[in-house]
Amino acid sequence: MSYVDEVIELVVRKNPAEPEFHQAVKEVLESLRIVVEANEEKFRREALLERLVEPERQFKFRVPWVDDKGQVQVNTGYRVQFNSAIGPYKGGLRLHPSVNLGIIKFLGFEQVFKNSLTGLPIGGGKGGSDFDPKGKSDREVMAFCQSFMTELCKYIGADTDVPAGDIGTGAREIGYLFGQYKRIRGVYEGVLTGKGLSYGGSLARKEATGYGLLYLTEEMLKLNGIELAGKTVAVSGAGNVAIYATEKAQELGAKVVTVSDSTGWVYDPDGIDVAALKEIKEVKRERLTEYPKYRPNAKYQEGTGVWSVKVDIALPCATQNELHLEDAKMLVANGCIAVAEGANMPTTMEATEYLQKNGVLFAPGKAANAGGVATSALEMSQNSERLSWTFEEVDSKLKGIMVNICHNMADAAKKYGVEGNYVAGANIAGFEKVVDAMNAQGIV
Ligand SMILES: NC(=O)C1=CN([C@@H]2O[C@H](COP(=O)(O)OP(=O)(O)OC[C@H]3O[C@@H](n4cnc5c(N)ncnc54)[C@H](O)[C@@H]3O)[C@@H](O)[C@H]2O)C=CC1
Ligand SMILES: O=C(O)CCC(=O)C(=O)O
Repeated sequence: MSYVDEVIELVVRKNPAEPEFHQAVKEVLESLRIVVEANEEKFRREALLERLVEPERQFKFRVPWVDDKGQVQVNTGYRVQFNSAIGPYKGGLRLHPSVNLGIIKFLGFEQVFKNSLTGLPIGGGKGGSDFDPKGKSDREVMAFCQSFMTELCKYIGADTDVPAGDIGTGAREIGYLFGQYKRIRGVYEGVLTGKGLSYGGSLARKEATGYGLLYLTEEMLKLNGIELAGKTVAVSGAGNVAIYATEKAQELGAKVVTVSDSTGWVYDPDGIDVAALKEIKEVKRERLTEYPKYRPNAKYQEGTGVWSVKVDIALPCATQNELHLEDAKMLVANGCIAVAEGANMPTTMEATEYLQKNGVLFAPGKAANAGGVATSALEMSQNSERLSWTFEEVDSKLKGIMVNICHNMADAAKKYGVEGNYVAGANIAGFEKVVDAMNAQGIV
C-alpha cells in the first residue's frame, strides 16, 4: 500500500466518527501524492505525514452559563492547536450547534495549509463550541463568551495562539471574548483578531475574506483570459463572507443574483442590494424572508436552490459540504465557468472532481478565502507596532497577497504536471513551506 493510502487509513482508524476530518485529509493527501511519491522513503522514515495529520495539542472543555430565565446551560468548548511550524496558531472560533471535535479538526487542518499560502508567519488552529448565538439575547451571548474565555485564556496569547471569528462569531462575540481575556490575564495584547476599531481592530478585516475571494477569482479568470466584469454570479450564505463577496463582486462589475441562509434563499434578478442585505443581517439579525420587502422584484424560497440558477460564476460562502454532485451537474449544464470557495470545504469531493473534469475553473477555499486570515495577520502586525494602517493600505496589501496566492497555486500545479488543477497547486504550495519549516525544527 502506498504511504499516502496508509496514512489516510490510519486517520480513519484513529479518528472514527469524524467524517469531515477524513474528507479534509483525503483531499489534501490525494493531491500531494505526486510530491510524496518523489520523497517517499525520507517522508516515511520521518513519519512526516503522520505528524502532519496529528494536532500538536487539543483542548475540550465545559462551558457553563446562565440564561435569561435563570437556567444553567452547559456547552462544550474546543480549541485544536494543529501546527505551529511557521508561526503562532491562528484560526477562528465557530459557534454553531453542529460543532464537534471532527469539525474543528477539519477546519484546523485546512487552516495549516491556508495560513502557509498567505506567506505570513502564522501556524494553524481552530476552535469553537456547540453554542448557538441565534435567538440569544446580548446578555446571554456575553455570559457564554465570558465562561468560554475563562477556560480558553489558559491556552492562548498574542505569541502562542490567536483566535478570531468564524460562523456565529462576529464583532459582538469577539468584543466580549477580548474583554474577559483582558480581565483575567491582565494584559492588553493582540490575542484575538477581528476586534472593533476602537480597541485594536484593523480596518478592512471585516471585508477581507469576501474582498479577498473576489481578488483571487478575478486573477484566476485573468490567468485564463476571462474578464470578471459583466458576469452573473451565484453566492450562497448571507453572513460575513457572503456579504462582502457580494459587495466586491458588484464593485468589480459583476452581478450577484442570489444569497441564502440556513432556512432559504433569495433570487434577485436585478442584482443583490447589499445595503438591504447588511441592514437585515448585520443590523437587525433577521432572516432573508425580509429581503423582498426591500426589493419587490426579488423572490424568497424555503430550502436550498442557489446552484440551480443560470450563472457564470458560483461562490459558495456558507458552510461545509453545501455544494453536492447534483449541484455541480446543474452548474455545468447552465454554462458555469468558475467556482471559488468562500467557505471552508463547501464543495464535496465528488462535486469538485466533476467540476474540474468538465473544465470549470475551481479555486479551493484554502486559497480563495485566505484573505480573512491574511488580514488577521496584518492586524497582529499593527497590534505589535501599536499603529493602525489606513483602509487603503490594508486593502492593497490584501490584494497583493491574493494575487500572489493565485500565481503560487497556478505555478505549483504547472511545476508538478497538473496545470490548471488549483486544488493540487494550493495544497502543494501550502505543504512545501510547512514541511520546510518542520524539517528545520527537528522531529517535533
Ligand atoms: N469570517 C471569516 O473571516 C472567514 C470565514 N470562512 C468560512 O466562511 C464560511 C462562512 O463564514 P462567515 O460568513 O464568517 O459566517 P457567518 O456566521 O457570518 O455566516 C454564515 C452564513 O452561512 C449560513 N449557514 C450556516 N450554516 C448553514 C447551513 N448548515 N446551511 C445553510 N446555510 C448555513 C448562515 O445562515 C449565514 O448566512 C464558513 O465556512 C467559514 O468557516 C473562511 C475564511 C474566513
Ligand atoms: O482570521 C482568522 O484568524 C481566522 C479565519 C478563519 O477562521 C478561516 O480562515 O477559516
